[in-house]
Amino acid sequence: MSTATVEVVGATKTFTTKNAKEKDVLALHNADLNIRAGEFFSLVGPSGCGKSTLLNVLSGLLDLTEGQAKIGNKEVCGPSAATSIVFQKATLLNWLTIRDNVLLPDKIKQTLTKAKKARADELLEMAGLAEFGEKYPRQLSGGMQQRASIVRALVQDPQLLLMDEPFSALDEFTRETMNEELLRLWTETPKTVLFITHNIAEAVFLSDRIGVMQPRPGRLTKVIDIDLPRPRTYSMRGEPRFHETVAEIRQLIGHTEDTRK
Ligand SMILES: Nc1ncnc2c1ncn2[C@@H]1O[C@H](COP(=O)(O)OP(=O)(O)OP(=O)(O)O)[C@@H](O)[C@H]1O
Repeated sequence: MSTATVEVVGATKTFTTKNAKEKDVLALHNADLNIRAGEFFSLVGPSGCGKSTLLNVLSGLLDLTEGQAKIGNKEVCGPSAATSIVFQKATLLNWLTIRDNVLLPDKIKQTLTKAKKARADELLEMAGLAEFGEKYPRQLSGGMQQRASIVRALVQDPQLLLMDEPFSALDEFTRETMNEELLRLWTETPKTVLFITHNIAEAVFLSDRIGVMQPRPGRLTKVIDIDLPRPRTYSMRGEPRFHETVAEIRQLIGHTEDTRK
């Protein structure tokens, strides 16, 4: 089991442009974020409020202009084994089988062991892909490909799993199935998760807490506790409490959008 806290303090990120006619972009300004070890935390907010920027800072792909980001007690200062990312697209290599795709990060890092191979097979099984290990990505549906990319991330046993709109390219039905499957995998392989989505119902269904962000400049304005029992089940989506929470968050995002006008 591998989990870690996340602590972001006073995060400011300015994207500077070389073109004198364009203004620099203040993507994040004085943003704070605290995630507990093992927590499922989602970020929601209008387009351009800095969600992906914050996630990319935690992945070590982007440096902060000011402020500090820590995973566990270590400051983030570049990509590390502490984090794995799942993007909107499955990013599998077409010429490798699903199993080889899942094992690729270890092959590249020369860290492939018998134990890692066994773990990959175990996770493929948990994700319902045991029979598809020798197939190629094109032979799998979009949802199955995305499950394979989640398995690839989990094989690395990261302390923090970063997910940037992982299900937004899927149809509604597949997306809801994937939500349940992700929660099942998360329960069986506990991880701290930072999940970005534009779908508020998805965030409410999955999360322990949700951070609402506001744009121009991007920062967290509110953190909401999701008071729904676990395990979460499909029928909870029909409960009044579920709808009330979705409406509360939608209103908060609406407010942040109104304040820009
Ligand atoms: N590499 C970059 N260079 C310049 N500006 C950037 C760069 N990356 C992001 N930005 C700007 O920073 C701001 C925040 O972008 P970011 O992608 O983090 O927002 P977001 O909340 O994830 O948006 P979305 O929900 O649309 O994905 C936006 O104004 C965006 O245009």
